[in-house]
Amino acid sequence: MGFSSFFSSFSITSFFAVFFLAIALYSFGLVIYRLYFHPLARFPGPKLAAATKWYEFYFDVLKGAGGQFMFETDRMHEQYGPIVRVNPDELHIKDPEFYDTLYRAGSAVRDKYPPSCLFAGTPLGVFGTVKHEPHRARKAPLAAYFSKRVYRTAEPIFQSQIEDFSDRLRNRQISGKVTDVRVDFLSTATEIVSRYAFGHPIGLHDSPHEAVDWLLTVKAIAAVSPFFKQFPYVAEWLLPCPEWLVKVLYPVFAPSIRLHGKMQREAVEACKKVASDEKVTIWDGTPETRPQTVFEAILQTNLPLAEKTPGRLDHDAFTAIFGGSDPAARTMTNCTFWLLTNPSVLQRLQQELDTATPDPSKRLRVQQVEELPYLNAVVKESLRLQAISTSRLEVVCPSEVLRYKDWVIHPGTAVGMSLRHTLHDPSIYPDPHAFKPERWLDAAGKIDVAKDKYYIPFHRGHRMCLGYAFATTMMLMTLATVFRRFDLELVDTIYERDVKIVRDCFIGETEPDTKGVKIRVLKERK
Ligand code: HEM
Repeated sequence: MGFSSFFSSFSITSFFAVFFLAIALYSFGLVIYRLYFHPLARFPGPKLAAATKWYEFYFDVLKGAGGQFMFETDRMHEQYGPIVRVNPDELHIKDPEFYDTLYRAGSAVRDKYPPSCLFAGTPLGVFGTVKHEPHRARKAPLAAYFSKRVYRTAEPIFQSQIEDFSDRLRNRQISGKVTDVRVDFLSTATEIVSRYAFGHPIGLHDSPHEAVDWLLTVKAIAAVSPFFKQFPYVAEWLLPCPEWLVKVLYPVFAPSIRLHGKMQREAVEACKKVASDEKVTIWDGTPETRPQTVFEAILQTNLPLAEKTPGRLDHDAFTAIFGGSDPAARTMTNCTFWLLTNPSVLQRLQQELDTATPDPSKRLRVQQVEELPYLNAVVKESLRLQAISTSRLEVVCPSEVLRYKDWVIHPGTAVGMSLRHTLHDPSIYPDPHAFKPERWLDAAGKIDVAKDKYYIPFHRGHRMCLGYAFATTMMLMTLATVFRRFDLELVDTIYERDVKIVRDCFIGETEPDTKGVKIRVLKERK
């Protein structure tokens, strides 16, 4: 039989039969490999999770409103112990004592596990960089730009935006209007980050409509995260598409495209401005010569030109505006809920604020709020209790062998840990789901720094949040001003619906039908 007659005798049905048989054989072989011959085969965990990633897909994308795999990993730990193989390629460890080993800083080399950072569609930015060395090079100028020494020079930005927020609360007291306080905290945090990092307002304070729209954008970006974690490269493919096409293909992703477009335009302008300067000075990291924008902070480095394209700058700007505003806004929103549902804590906080600032109309200084122990304890406790980053924060040690108890973890294995397992561990924080700021104080009523060993809401190691000090200052100043100046009341807010984290969207999210944390301003305090 000739070659062509062999193929002509092959019907289309037989072709598909062979094709599907090949796929079935390949899948069968892959499952056998993963269960019996894979380097992780001897680790405990459900066989189905070890056999296929569709197990995780089911929990994170199909079950309920999505983002449910975090609860399944909790169940796995209950059944199998502190180390579990949660999917074919990944281990998860629940043991606060191992945190500093896995996320060791200094000379330790840690890559990121690609799905845990590429889902955001920002592979050229600090957050999305997989490999250790380029990550360090990219992080250095941003870490300097967001360091306390440098942003202290921008104290008036913090003060003026908080003053705007305060004026809005004053107007609400007159009108009696009930509002979702997350919108206010989000627009305040976004305005502060935008004015500091981009050198201009973003316009949310002047337009209530835009502020609500921004909250919807933030929620939409979070909602698509579980899907993109399963298919991390799809975000990257979709980003260059025009917004109208994405609206047709995957409408929930359209707000991300719009935000990237905005950041790209900002980046192009910054590149033009820096290019038009006759002599570009390299920033020496001192506060006195602080670059006006985060773009300039990157452009005025010795990084190669390929690191200074608008496309690359957009990826860091996207993280700064999104990551810099929403987690802080959520923390302040939830803190408001906990304060208003714990009157004795609120009373102690207001006593401290009244003593420190007898005249409530005076603007607070950064140094002043940093020195108030109970206020600092309230913010720490809010960050601990909400443990907002629900991601498994997976890293890969490319060349180091890790040892956990009797287990040897070979180089190249993805290993993750979850912040909440430490922040809610009852042996470290007794009664871990109660709001108790006192737990951060020593016998003299000062912040007890010895208790920072397990304080990890901003993560640890090479990948620790670079905006942790900036965010803490922003929260201290905003909350101190609000609770010094106003008496607030909660309205129609239910913990289970409006505060409790029930979905892992990288950041923990509430029920999709949340009505927000709603408040009424009762009176101005004297
Ligand atoms: C309450 C507020 C905040 C919380 C709880 C928070 C938490 C975190 C956590 C847990 C990470 C680690 C993520 C990972 O490794 O996958 C992270 C990373 C990051 N955060 Fe924040 N963050 C906050 C505010 C901010 C602010 C204000 C900025 C900047 C304006 C910022 C910028 C970043 C960046 C750029 C990264 C990536 C760092 C890296 O990969 O090396 N964050 N943040």
